[in-house]
Amino acid sequence: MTSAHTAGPAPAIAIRGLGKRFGEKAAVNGISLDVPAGSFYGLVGPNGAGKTTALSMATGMLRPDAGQVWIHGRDVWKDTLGAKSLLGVLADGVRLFDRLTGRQLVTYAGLLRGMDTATVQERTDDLLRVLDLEDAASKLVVDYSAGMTKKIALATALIHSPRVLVLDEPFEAVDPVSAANIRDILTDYVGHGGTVVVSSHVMDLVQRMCTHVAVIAQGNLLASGTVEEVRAGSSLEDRFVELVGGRGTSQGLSWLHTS
Ligand SMILES: Nc1ncnc2c1ncn2[C@@H]1O[C@H](COP(=O)(O)OP(=O)(O)OP(=O)(O)O)[C@@H](O)[C@H]1O
Repeated sequence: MTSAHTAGPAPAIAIRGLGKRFGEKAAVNGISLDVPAGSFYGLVGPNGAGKTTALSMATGMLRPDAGQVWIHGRDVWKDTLGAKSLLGVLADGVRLFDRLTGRQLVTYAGLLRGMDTATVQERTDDLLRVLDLEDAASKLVVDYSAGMTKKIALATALIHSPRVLVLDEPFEAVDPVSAANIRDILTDYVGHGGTVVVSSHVMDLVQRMCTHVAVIAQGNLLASGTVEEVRAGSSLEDRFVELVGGRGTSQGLSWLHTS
């Protein structure tokens, strides 16, 4: 590994100088970040901040213009298979094989990871149960609701018991009971040595659930560290608004007043 880490255990994810432009737009502007092994890391930022772009590059789905990423010391773009073998990814907006049933999709994900059929079957049953998808197991994924689709995609990220989970907005569109179940699964996973990165817009959730947080806006890293360090005595939401700005722009829509 040629990142800044030469001593001690490698971070679960090490990001150095990561950058991506889309035409004139710098979506991610030279971000460097360490995600410690065993941490529950929240990634927050306004719409269009570059979260999805950064996570896509960190997980080997989008080639960066600049920078490097290592997963437990394996270079994502030089040892892509090695790095990806350690990862479970819930990507935002990526098409699933939605002409499969939920059960088929999760089974397919497990078999693709080289797991034996009996283990895949056992884990698929477990995942369908805890994610409350048993009744929908034989339905085509194309006919799933948004929340059900999110949950079945999460199941495909978990089936091979990866060392690192990268989840882009895992709670979006998910009902409160399922969200609580997913939180329990992830907390238990971290408690037993896994590392989780989640992007989320729900500050309260990140504050309660995560050990660490990074705030990005306009492709730049504004703050990172433990949740306590970043919120610095405020709520994470207040600190986010302070860092990112943008409050008050909704004033001036007097035409929206109906009385
Ligand atoms: N394929 C693309 N082509 C052109 N521009 C893109 C592309 N993907 C992202 N962008 C732009 O890059 C910027 C960052 O987008 P990104 O999706 O990474 O933000 P985000 O933080 O995930 O936003 P959100 O919270 O709304 O999901 C935005 O300005 C977006 O319009």
